[in-house]
Order: sequence, then C-alpha cells, then structure tokens
Amino acid sequence: MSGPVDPPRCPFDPNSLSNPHECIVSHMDISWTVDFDKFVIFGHVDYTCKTLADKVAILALDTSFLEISSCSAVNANGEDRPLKFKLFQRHPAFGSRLEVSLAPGYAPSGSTFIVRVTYTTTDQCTATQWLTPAQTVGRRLPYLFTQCQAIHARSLLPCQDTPGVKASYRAEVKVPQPLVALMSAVAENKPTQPVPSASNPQLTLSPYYWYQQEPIPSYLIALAVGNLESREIGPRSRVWSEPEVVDAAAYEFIDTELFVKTGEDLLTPYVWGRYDILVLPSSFPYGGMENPCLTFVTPTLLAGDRSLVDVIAHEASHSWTGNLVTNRCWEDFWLNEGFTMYVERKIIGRLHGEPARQLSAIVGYRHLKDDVVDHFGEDNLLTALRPNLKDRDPDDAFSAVPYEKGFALLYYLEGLLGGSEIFEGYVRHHVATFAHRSITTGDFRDCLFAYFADSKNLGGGPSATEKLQAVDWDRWFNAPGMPIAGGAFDDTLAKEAEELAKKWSTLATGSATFAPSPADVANFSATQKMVFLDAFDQYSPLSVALLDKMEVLYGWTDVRNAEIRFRWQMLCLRSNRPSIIPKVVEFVGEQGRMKYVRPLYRALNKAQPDGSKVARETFLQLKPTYHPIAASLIEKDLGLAQ
Ligand SMILES: CC/C=C\C/C=C\C[C@@H](O)/C=C/C=C/C=C\[C@@H](O)CCCC(=O)O
Ligand SMILES: [Zn+2]
Repeated sequence: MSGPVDPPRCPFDPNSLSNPHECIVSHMDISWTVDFDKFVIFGHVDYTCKTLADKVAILALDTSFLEISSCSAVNANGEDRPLKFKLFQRHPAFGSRLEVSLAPGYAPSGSTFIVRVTYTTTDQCTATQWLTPAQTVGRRLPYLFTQCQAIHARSLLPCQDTPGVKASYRAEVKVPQPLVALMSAVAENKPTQPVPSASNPQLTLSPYYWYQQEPIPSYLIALAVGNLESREIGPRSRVWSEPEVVDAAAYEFIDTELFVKTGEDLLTPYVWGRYDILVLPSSFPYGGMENPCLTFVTPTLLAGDRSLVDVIAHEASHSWTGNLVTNRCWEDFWLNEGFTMYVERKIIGRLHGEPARQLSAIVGYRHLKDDVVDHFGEDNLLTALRPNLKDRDPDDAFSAVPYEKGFALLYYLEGLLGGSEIFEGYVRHHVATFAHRSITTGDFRDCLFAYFADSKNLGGGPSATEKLQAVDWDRWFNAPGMPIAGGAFDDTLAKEAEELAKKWSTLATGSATFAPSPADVANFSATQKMVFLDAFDQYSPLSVALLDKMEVLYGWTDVRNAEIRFRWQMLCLRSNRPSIIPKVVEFVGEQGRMKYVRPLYRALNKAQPDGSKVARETFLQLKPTYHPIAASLIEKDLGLAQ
C-alpha cells in the first residue's frame, strides 16, 4: 500500500481513479469462484487493453477493499509473466487506485495486450450482499447478489469504474451445488463439468458461463447466486426468483414483452437478446436495477394485482437510455434517468393513454418536491440537474432530481418544440445517434440543436432554433431547486383524488359537511390512491382522530401495495399517530428498499414523543440485514455516521 491519499483521477470522471484516457479496457474475461464459507469471491480477470498514447507506463484500475494477489501479462499462448503493481492508499470515497506497471516499450500507442489481475473480495466490499439461509424466502440455502451502480463495481473486480468506458465481458463462475448463478449477460451453451471444491471437500462446484457481447459500463456488471428457478413470461423473457415466489412473480410481470416491444416501436431494435427479470430477496436496496439482459427488482413490486409494474417499463426503457446511451460520468446521471423517465412515460401513454402518462408525471413531480424542498433544501447544490460530484460519493447525491427534473426538462422541450409526437422523433434520433456511446450533457444539447435546426416553425412564432437559443440552459443544468418550468400536467385522472384530499382537510377545520365512506376510493386506481395520499402534503397535518377514521373507512394499513403502504405510514408519522409506529417498524424490517426505508427512518426519527429512540434502536437491530449501501446511508440519515 503506497502513494498519496489524493491519487490521480480520470480526466473526464471525478469519481474514478483509473486512466482510460491513456490505456482503455475493451473486454474482460472473468474467472470467479464464489465461496459461501468465507463470504468471498476469488479468481482473476483478464483485461484486453489498448494504449491511446505513446510511452504509457501503467494501467490504472479502480479497486475498493479488494486484496490483490498478483498482476501479470498474458501472451497469445495464454502464458503469463509477472508485472509489478502498486495499490494506493485508500481514498475514503473512491477506494484504492491499482497501478499495474507495463514493461518499458511494451505498449506503444495503439497496441493491444492482455493484463491479468488475481484477487479476492473481502467482507468490506460494498457491491456484494451475502445472505444467510434465514434471510432468504426458502430459509434453506444462502444467497449472494451484487449492486454496482454507481461506483461499487470496483469492490467486485478491479476495473475502469467509470460509465465513460464500455467493455464486453465473458465470465466463468463456479458456485456450490445446488446454487444457480445468473449474470447481466446471455448464458453460453457449454458442457458444464462439476468440479470438487479445493477448500471444502463436502462441496461440488458447478460452473456457469456468460457472455455480454455488447460493450457495457462497469456499473452494469451483475451477479446473483442462490436457489433460483424460472418461468417463461415472453418470447425473450423469463422471470427468476426463489421457487417460493416464482409463480407470483410470473403473474405480476406477465406484460413484460409489451414494454420491451413498445420500447422498440418508439426507439430502435432491442440489441440485448434476452430481457429476463430476477426478483431478489427483500433487502435489495432499489426498486429495480437495469442490469442488461437481466433486470434486478425488489420483491416489493409483487403487489398481487400488477399495480406496480411501471418499474418494469422503467427498467426496460433503460435498455436504450442508460445501457445503450450512457452518461459519461455520474454528474450527467440525468441523461440516464431523465430520458428513461421520459421513455417510461411514453410507454405508459401508448399502453394506457395520455391521461395515464400525465398522472404518472404528477406523481413524479410530487416526489421531486419531497426531495428538493423537504429533504435536500432548495438551495442545496446537489439538487442541480448537473451537480458537482468532485470528492463526493455519488450515493450521497442520489435523489429524485436526475429522474424528475430531467423528465421536467424533456417535457418542457417537448412542449416548446411542437409536442409529443415531434419530440418522440427527436428521442429516437438521440438514441440512434449515441447508441453504444457514453455522452455528456453538452453532447445532448448539441444533438438537440442540430436535430431541430431545419425545423423552421413548430406551432407558430419563432423558429425552433430561436426557441432553443432562448432556453436558460445554465439555470436548467446548474441552478439548485425545483425546475424553472413544468409541473403543469393534465389532471383528468388526478382531480378526483386531489378533491377528496381537500374534503378531508376541510373536515379538520370542522367546517365541512362531507361524510366520508369506503365508496370514496373504491374505484380509484392504485396511482390515484397515491395521488390522494400525496395531496395532504399541502395541508396541515390531519388529527390522529381523523386518521383513525380514515383507517376504518379506507383500510390503508394492511394494503399490500408498497407505494400506498409507504405513503400512509408517512402521513401518519407526520401527525405523530402512535398506532402506526409498530407498523413502520414492521415495514422497515421486512424489506430494505431505500425509497421506503430512508424516508420512513427519517420521519420516525422526527416523530414525537420518542420516535428518535425507536428509529435508532430499530436501525441498530436491523442493520445486519440491510444491504451495505442502504445501511451506510440510513446511518448518515439518522446522524449515526458522517
Ligand atoms: C444527481 C445525482 C448524482 C449522482 C447519482 C449517481 C448515481 C446514483 C447512484 O448512487 C446509484 C443509483 C442506483 C439506482 C438504481 C435504481 C434506481 O433507479 C431505483 C430508484 C428508486 C427505487 O425505485 O427504489
Ligand atoms: Zn432508472
């Protein structure tokens, strides 16, 4: 371990310590063994590299909490010869730069060569969560899954951990029988020969082979190992999960092909071959993760009535925006998520009509307001569409901003430039132009200007170019706070729910003649119920007596839809309704999706009289069950860590 604490950075990515501007990795051959006795993955990776300059002396890779055993150069016959390497002192957020010395004269500009790094993960690695059998649904076998976005891939394998670099990969993964290994790639049909484990004579290892032929950024490398079974749900789709939930998952996600097909109709052909879904154990920290060929999702989507499948529309949309056209660094994350929200809502519009697209945008705008106004604060520079992430862990900046402010910008441009159909053509052009590339916000803007340069007049008045020149781009990209335009959506489907909330709030003042009954919400869709619960944000907190009455009439507490359950619990916490506390403790104990657990812990922490004590005690007890990313962020939210 040597070198400065402030090591050299990638010139186009403040969150990477690698050197792809000098020496770029274009392919990785991964060879891993998964060891559930020691909770480590060990093996080696062969990197196919190309030098982009003369006299390049090193290949620099990102690592985080990895133990590096050796580095070597591999020749065409597969023989390797040792190379010197240096692991830098750890940077607190970005890990340890690994410098592999290339022999002098070894790599003149443009030459390609293979470097092998042999290593093992450790118990501090943040990309992996190892679950004991007791933490799985079946309670019989252990489970491992990875989550690499944003900068956790470096704790799974040494890599150029920047979305600005894309590489294909092949993998051989050995796992103990009878576990199954899945990756973000297409399975390779090879005869598999089980082998005895070198460290545990009782174990036999099964090898699994995967190939991702499309170059992808490191954050899309994914692995899951567990007792996994699948059901076919479409011509290119299977759903995978533990056997106990696989039929429920197949029921919930049966419409998956509709989303992928609509994405193709809107954009360009689907390039990834498979679109499979893996339903993870309940500690999975996100709603979904767009790992190519194999979307990872939380089991909180299993509402039993397909009411939360918009997340699949979202993850499928990433097949184009994010996975094919990728943000160059995490400061441009809105290009991934804003575009994906736009495409997701176009899919919703095509399948369920324009009012449904508008309703989804209304829910999203409210979510943005919660994060910008109530959580981060309107002056917080992290609420800029393009935040400065120098020396910042991207996880600390995560919010609804790149999603919903990004959507707001695109929706605003849609209105400015001739409406939904015309703008759809531009989004298709954006995807076709930038496919397989990693782009910046500047690339986006240049392409937009170029596409509309020929459109003289869209709907009267100034030309498209004049309209685009008048946009305050600097404010859109760099100013904190709510978007400078947007928020005005068609409320055909939201009105009734918002009016119902208003009636309840007038009950609070004692001036109303309104007599609520279960019939009020009987015909509401799940999304309308969300709008209803969200709408109370604009009114004073309801009394506990009124919430008790609402509970009796509408029965929110035991609802299975996690979005509704979450909103109801937040509403009750805001009013310090004591009977909700055990329900909140139960909910944060049965799943670890950050979208729910983080705001719930924060609200519990503020609840009177002793919410803060309950929040801290509950968290400390549940911490070992949470994903490392979730545990570390909740710890900061509760003021238990910096
Ligand atoms: C402006 C924000 C700047 C940087 C953030 C960069 C990366 C974010 C990173 O920390 C990880 C994000 C992972 C997201 C995965 C899935 C989400 O789409 C899930 C959304 C929430 C949910 O539905 O549970
Ligand atoms: Zn997304």
